[in-house]
This record gives sequence, C-alpha cells and structure tokens, in this order.
Amino acid sequence: MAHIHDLAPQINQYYLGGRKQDNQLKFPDTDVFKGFNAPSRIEGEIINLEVDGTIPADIDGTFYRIQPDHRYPPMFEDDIQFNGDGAVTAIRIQKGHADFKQRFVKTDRYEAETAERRALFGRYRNLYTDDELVKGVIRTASNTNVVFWRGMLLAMKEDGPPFAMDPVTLETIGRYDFEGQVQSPTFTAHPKIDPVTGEMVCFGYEAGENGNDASNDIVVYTINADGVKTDECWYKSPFCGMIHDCGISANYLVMPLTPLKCSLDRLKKGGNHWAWDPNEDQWYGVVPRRGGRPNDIKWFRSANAFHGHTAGCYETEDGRIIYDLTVADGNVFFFFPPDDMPPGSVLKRNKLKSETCRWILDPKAPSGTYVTPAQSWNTSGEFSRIDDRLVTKRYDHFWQCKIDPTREYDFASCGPPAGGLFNCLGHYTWSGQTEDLIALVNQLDVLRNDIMIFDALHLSAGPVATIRLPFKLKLGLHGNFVDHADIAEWEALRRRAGGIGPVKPAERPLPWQLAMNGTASNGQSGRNCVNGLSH
Ligand SMILES: C=Cc1ccc(O)c(OC)c1
Ligand SMILES: [Fe+2]
Repeated sequence: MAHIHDLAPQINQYYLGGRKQDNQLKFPDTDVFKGFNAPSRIEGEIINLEVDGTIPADIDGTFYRIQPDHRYPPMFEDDIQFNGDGAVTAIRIQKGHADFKQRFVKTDRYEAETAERRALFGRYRNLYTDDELVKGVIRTASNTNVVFWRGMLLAMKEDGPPFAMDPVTLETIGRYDFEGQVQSPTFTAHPKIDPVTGEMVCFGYEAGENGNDASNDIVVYTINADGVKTDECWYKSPFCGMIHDCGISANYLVMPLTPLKCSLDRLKKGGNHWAWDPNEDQWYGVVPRRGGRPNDIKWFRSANAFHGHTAGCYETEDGRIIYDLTVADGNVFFFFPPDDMPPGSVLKRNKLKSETCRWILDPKAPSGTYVTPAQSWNTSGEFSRIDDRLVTKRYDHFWQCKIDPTREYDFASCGPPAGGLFNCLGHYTWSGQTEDLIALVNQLDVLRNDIMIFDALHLSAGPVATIRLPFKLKLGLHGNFVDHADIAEWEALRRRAGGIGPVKPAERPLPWQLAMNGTASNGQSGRNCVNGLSH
C-alpha cells in the first residue's frame, strides 16, 4: 500500500527539471542535504560544554573553524556542498572550560538572499545562472577558511574577497580590502603568514575582471606586519585552473595549479565552473616573494594529479625549494567531471590514493622543467598541519587526517560517506620515526560532533579531553587556533586612544562593480543596494 509520503512528490514539485519552482523552504532530496550533511543553520552560543577528561588548564584561546551551510534551498537541485553559506564556529577554551559560538558570515550574498528569503545565486562560481536581482553583487559565500589577521578574523573563499569578523562576537564587520590596498576580484582561502617577518603572503587566481571569466591572471600580494602592502605583481598561468593552496619559503611562493579547468563558454551555457582534464599535467608556479616581475614566474610540471593541501615549505642551504603536500591520483572533485562525460552519467566518488609528496624545485631551473616527487608516503590522507611557527622553516613533524583501510567504514549505521573517508589522525615525521596513530571516534552514526584535544606527540594515548557538542555541525574545511593573548593585544591596540582604531571595512565597490556603471551594488561596508532594494 502506498504511504501518503510516497504521493508527496506529485503534490509538491519543489524542483522541476532540476530547478527550484517555489519559495518554500524545502531542501533537495540528495546526498548533499541528507544525514550528516543535512543543513544546520544554527546561530547561537552555549556557555560551558560537557567535557570528558580534563582540558589542560594552560590552554587559553579559541579554536575557529568554518563550514558551508546552505541557508536556503539552492536554485539548482544538484547543488554541491561548496556552494553553502559560510558559518564560523568558535570554541573558546579557558580555565579548563569550553564555550561554543556560531555565526554566519554576513556577506553581500547573505544580505541579498536574506532580503528575498530565498537563494538568488545559482551554480558554484557561475554568475550566468544567477537571479537578475543580484547582478553585480559579490557572489562569494566566504565558506572555506577563517584566518586571524591584525585583530580581525578573515572569512575566505577563493572566488571572492575576504570578509572581516570580530573574533570575540563573530559579528561581521564587512568586506575587507586591506584599507583599499587589495582590489582583486578573487583572493585565496589559504594566505600564509611568515612567523619570522609577520608578513601575509597571499594571491588571487582567475583574477581578471569580475573573477568569474576564466582568465589566466594571477595576482600575488605581500602585506607586512603593519598592514601595509609591500608587493603586488600580476602573472599569467598556462590555463585557468584551480590554485587552492600555496607554500612559502623564506624567499619564494609556490602555487600548485591543479588540472581542473574553467571555460567561459561552459559558464555561459550554465554549466560547471570546473571540468577535470585527465590529460593535463599538474603544475607548480614559483615566484619570488620580493620584487617579482610578471616574467619571473617559473612553472614546474609533473604527471596528471590532484593537489591537496600544503604540509610545509622551506629552502635548503643550496637554494632549492622543498615543497610538501598531499597529491591524489585522480579527480577528488567527482562533481566536476571531464567535459566529455556522457549526459546523465552518475557521478560517483572516485576511489583514490592521496599520498604526501615532497617536491624539490630548483628556482634556477628553466620554466617548464619536469619534476617527480623526491619522496612520498605510501598512505592516503589529507589536510596536513605543522606547527605554524615553522612555516618557511625546516620541520619534521606533521599531522593529517588519514584513511586507514584496515578499519571498516560502517555503511549500515553511517550512511554514504559525508565528505572524506577519514577515520584516523596520523602523526608523521620526515626523520623516519614510525607513525603514531589513533582512530578518531566517528560520530557519523549518531549525528553529533566532538572536539578532541590530544597531546600531539602522543596521539596513541588517546584524547586528553573530549568536548561534546549536543548537536552536529556541518562538514567544514579548515580551522585555526588563536591564542587569547593575540586577540587581547589587538583588541587593546584597536580600542586605545592613539591606537590604530577599529577594523575598517571596504569603502568603495570593487573595480569590476564600478565598471558596471553603478547599476547594481554600492558595496558600502559590505552592504548592498540591489536594484534599488536596499538593506
Ligand atoms: C579544497 C577545498 C575547496 C576548494 C574550493 C572551494 O570553493 C571550497 O569551498 C568550500 C573548498
Ligand atoms: Fe583548503
């Protein structure tokens, strides 16, 4: 006998031909919005979370992390997780206690959609699929990384400018253009901060015009510890591909260019921003950190592969660059298939190997030099981290999320894998000590999250404390711990008479917005005027 719910799709056609039909708040019936991936949309706080074990009394700081979390059902039924709105979680740890706070990043996108109470931006990084109402509005959802810089939190996504937030309240201050010094339409989610000089080295790729035009432009900036831009140089890439992360040594910036390609034609037809090219090499662009000129970029290439994240980067005594990152042997982003996929093909997660590779690049070698890894770890993992005080320096230890094939994934209770299949935290040392591993408690089955604190050199002893959240968050990409002394120091400097004053959000629209003849957005303080509809 048919259950009444089986008839519901005939009564309520939320999506017709894959497009949202109505203004009803009902999310698509796809894996992107189900189970552990179900939208959360929580803003709020909890004072004193439940804790198992003991939080070390000397920890005084905040663990920030960011997640994509769709606030409204997407315009397209087959939308992807990366297109969700950025929401920042803060776990403030002090005196053995932990508090939770979570807020959305109030981007221009957020404000425009809030005014209409529905999604107005279409496919991931394709403005040709947007509602007419948001022509000229900055599209970024600021959902990939959250970085502490000069007393502010910068929420970032590589398709647009960063948005500044207050690190204590998580209120959004507005779009941040480094006091007018950074005008590129795109900006990386992985800037690097040099612990020796205090500089931020950062870049934007696909940085031509509005940042959505498949351009080969790359811009590299250095902002010094006082917030002053000291370097800006524009380079060209061999094709418009994804440059997600980067590495810095004392004198160089390394940018891994992944063979996921953009095409303006495909964008105009309403298609995906990226298509995987299985016949293209992986490339590494190397530029000097100081005094670079457009012709100074050197490209190194190797066989087709997909870049993960940076572990470390430094120079040897003889001036060569060591660059360590995870590299997968196929298309991690299965939702961005090659252009020649037959229409209607089912997109499945690829079974991939993701090794950590060490590249040795000679900045004196000619551009175009082919390279192979000098060393690689025969394990699968991603999201490596090192002690951030060792950025630009020789390091030994790194930690990463790992896939341990000897531990079974329990499909029956966990459902289809949400995000990666990581089931371990791995501790590696280049000096060749054995790995020290532990299984993370996977809470996919009970739809809840824990925050675990480990002694980094003794993972196998288990967590010293497990902080329990009473609900699940969304799968996030990145997080960072900030010492409270840094937050307090900058707060005092910005508040004090004769200090540097509060964080100043962008005062002018971006150049591409101005070039649209002021028909759409004024971009004031991150607020918009959308076709006369102001909020
Ligand atoms: C590698 C992760 C990644 C790359 C590009 C993105 O837009 C993103 O959004 C959350 C995530
Ligand atoms: Fe990332």
